[in-house]
Amino acid sequence: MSFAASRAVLRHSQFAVRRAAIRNASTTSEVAGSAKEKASQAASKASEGLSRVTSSAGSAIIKAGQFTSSALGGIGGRTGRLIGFVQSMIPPTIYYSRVGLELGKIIFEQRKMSPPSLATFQTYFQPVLNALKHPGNLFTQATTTSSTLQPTQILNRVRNLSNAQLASAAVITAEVIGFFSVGEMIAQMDVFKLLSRSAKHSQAAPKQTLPSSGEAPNPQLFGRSEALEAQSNVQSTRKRKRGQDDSKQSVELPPALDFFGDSSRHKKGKENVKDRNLASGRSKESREDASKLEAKAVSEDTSTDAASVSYSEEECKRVLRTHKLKITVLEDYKVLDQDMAVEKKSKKRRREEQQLQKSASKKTKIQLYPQPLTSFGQLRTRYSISKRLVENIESQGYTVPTEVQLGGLPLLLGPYDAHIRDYRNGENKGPAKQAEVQLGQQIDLLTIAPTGSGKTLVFLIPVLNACIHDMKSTRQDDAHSNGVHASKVGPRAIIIAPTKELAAQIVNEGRKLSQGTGVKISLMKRGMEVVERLDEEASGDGQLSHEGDSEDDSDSADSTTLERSIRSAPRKKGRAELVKAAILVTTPLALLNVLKMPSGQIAPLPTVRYLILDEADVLLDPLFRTQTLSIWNTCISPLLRISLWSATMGSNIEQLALSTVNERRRAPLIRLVVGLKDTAIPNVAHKLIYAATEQGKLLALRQLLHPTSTLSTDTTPTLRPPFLIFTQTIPRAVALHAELLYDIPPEAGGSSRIAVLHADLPSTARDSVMARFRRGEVWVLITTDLLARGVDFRGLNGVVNYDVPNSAAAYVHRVGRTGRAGRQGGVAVTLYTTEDVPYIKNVANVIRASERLRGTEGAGAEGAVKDWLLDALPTPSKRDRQRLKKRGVEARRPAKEADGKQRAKTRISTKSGWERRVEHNRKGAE
Ligand SMILES: Nc1ncnc2c1ncn2[C@@H]1O[C@H](COP(=O)(O)OP(=O)(O)OP(=O)(O)O)[C@@H](O)[C@H]1O
Repeated sequence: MSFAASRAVLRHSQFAVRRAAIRNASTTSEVAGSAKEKASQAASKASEGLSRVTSSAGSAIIKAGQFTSSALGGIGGRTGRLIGFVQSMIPPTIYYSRVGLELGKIIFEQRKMSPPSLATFQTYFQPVLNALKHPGNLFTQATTTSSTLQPTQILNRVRNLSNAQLASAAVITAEVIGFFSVGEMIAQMDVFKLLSRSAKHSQAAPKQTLPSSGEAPNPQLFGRSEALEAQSNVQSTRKRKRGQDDSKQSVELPPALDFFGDSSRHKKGKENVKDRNLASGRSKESREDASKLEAKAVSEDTSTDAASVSYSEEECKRVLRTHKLKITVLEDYKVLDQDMAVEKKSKKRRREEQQLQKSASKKTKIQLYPQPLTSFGQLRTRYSISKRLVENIESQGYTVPTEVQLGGLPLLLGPYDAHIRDYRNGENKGPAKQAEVQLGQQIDLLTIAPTGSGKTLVFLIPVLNACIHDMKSTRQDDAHSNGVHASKVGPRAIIIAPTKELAAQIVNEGRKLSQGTGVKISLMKRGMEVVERLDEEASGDGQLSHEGDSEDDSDSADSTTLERSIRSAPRKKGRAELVKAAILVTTPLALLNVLKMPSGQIAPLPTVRYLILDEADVLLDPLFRTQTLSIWNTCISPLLRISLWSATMGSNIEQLALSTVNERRRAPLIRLVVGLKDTAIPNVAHKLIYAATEQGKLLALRQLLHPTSTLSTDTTPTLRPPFLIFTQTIPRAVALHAELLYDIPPEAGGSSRIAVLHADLPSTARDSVMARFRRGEVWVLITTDLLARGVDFRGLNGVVNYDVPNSAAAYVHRVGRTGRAGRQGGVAVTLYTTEDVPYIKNVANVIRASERLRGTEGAGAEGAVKDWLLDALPTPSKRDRQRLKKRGVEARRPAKEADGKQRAKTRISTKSGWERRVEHNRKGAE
């Protein structure tokens, strides 16, 4: 009796659990992979088999049990009791195995519990089915024939239940409730996710992630396609310890680079760190222990790294080429004594010599093959970087160095052994000329690397490390001298960026890396004092700037003398406190404003040893050129090292940098190029859309905002928020913002989801919009080229060029706001009208080059620029390009500068703001 009832209730509960499972299905996003499928098949087969056994054999077993029971009923004593016990255990055994099986099915078949077969269903529910078919019978039965269905009879039967029967009913009820609870718990726990952790993700149900957001499994852009090719080389090339015989060791690339090899050792190290973190995170009070453990893990990790290994020239070359790195010494450089001799020569003579050098440098190309940095652990073991700094790098989640980090950090952190090959007139003359070059910290560097490739880290790490060392040695000096901290006399490093937003971002990154090191990094703000000035100087004498020049020109003498004279100088009352930061990040104008003395001269910066120009091509462009060069010249320390960084660099800017460096003639200028120069990153999908008119552009943008309204057969990914919209001018950004304000439905946040950011906004408003966009509160941000460079929004899914960019470089930078650190899936849409046709070929060429890198080139299904389009577009002349760069598309210039006809074209909308508001309010009222 109890067994039959259990089964019936169990069948009911199957439906209930299944419903619960469906309800909770949304909580389980991950599905099991092939391993789980196999397990599921096995489980369902076993289940089917056992189901059959239990359902068909169940009744037989019971009958047999009853028969055996009556047959054996007469047996008494111990044997009889044993038989009785076994007999009583049969139904619960069948019942519990059934429960276990159903649970197994829930787990392994992802809650797809099979409903009972029709036959089984009929067995249990036939009376109910009959009653439903013929409800009249039920009534007749109840009132006339069947006495058992009469309420009084049912009540009597319940009253007459024995204690044992009541107990067994209670047990069954409890079991059923328990079974429900287990089902619910499984649904809530997301057991499948736990079980499928080690399994591959199912191909059938790909995980939906927003493009360009989330984790970047590998921040590198290049090298993966060549990995297979390199694999064959791995067999033949070898990793070599210094002084070791080449022929004895087979090559084993470090795990970070070894995309195709066994990286279990490295992974294990990382997992150790993670596990320890997890363990340590369990108790709050053990946080301190956790950091100690982590530090230990990092040091363990670095100690097991291939950090002490040096690679042969061939291996260095292979790694650098695989990652598309090219390092060139831009000219032959001279030692300091010769420099000084040059300086004494007349200006004319010097110019002639420079001309000669320029033509000679064209013919001479010296290629460098430094030891690549294949893991961040090598920073410590190979370059003795501050331990805390390395820990901070790792705690930011950086594990694999990007290409620019792989090549740039060794150049800046040396000294190291570089393999140099001398190519004269492009010919390889004989065997490689190997030389031990003590570079590192002794070079000036010009780096051209793709957007989002992590250049910030490359210039911050060496500078931070130098400041940490400086600080340590100054502390030791102070202990013996007058106790004045070096950073109090002026900054050690200055980083210049073209916009306040980028400068603030660099400070933010720097602060994360410098945590716990004691090095201060500050953003230049109005009212700050950067250098201590003497009273006479403040009154306009400008003595100090000449003092530096008149000093003996030996390397360290003048800067230290200057520092000493500044320290002892009387400080004028009422002046702002000196900036205490060792690293100062600024825009050119902000710094110059502070440095300008009443006489109009610029105060010198004798303490600055590192000058970093981020987005150097724009800083040396006519707009900022004078300001940037003034700051460069005011850094008078002979120890000054300069580095220039950008994703794009015209040859004229490169030449300007070279000649400015040459004037100082202290160190060789080395150029590091990653990938193809001036090309957009390959992991962004481009769309070039002809919209004919301004109205057409607005329509097209609205279709992008509401992609469901389009019946597109386009295979490229659709644009999804958050994204940036670029316009040519501030008034157009403001107008477009007003136009789109009501385009996002109120249910989705309405006008609060869309914002505008431009240079005319007050500083606090700019900061607030940036913060809201970074937090994800703003989905669509309309802006000008203010945000085109350097700014890093990790989860940005797309970029819309509402107005075409004014140069190919501007396109590269704008679209580079998405797809950062190797993330895939960003979309870049460019809308163009008939006015843009004369200039659009520049953009089309960049798209074509980027697609070539990506492998979706040409008239094929996915290429954004078809061959016929490229052929049809006119090539803009040099003059046109220059005019475009300077003024943008004429038709879109502010209305006051344009004539009456153009005026209509400059407007984004044909309706006034007032009309739009009325329309919106009316819609709201409906
Ligand atoms: N090794 C790394 N691993 C993972 N992410 C990294 C790594 N290095 C840098 N990043 C991340 O990559 C992103 C882009 O870095 P960064 O802003 O320095 O790029 P960039 O080369 O300066 O770009 P742009 O040319 O646009 O200024 C940042 O979010 C940074 O945190």
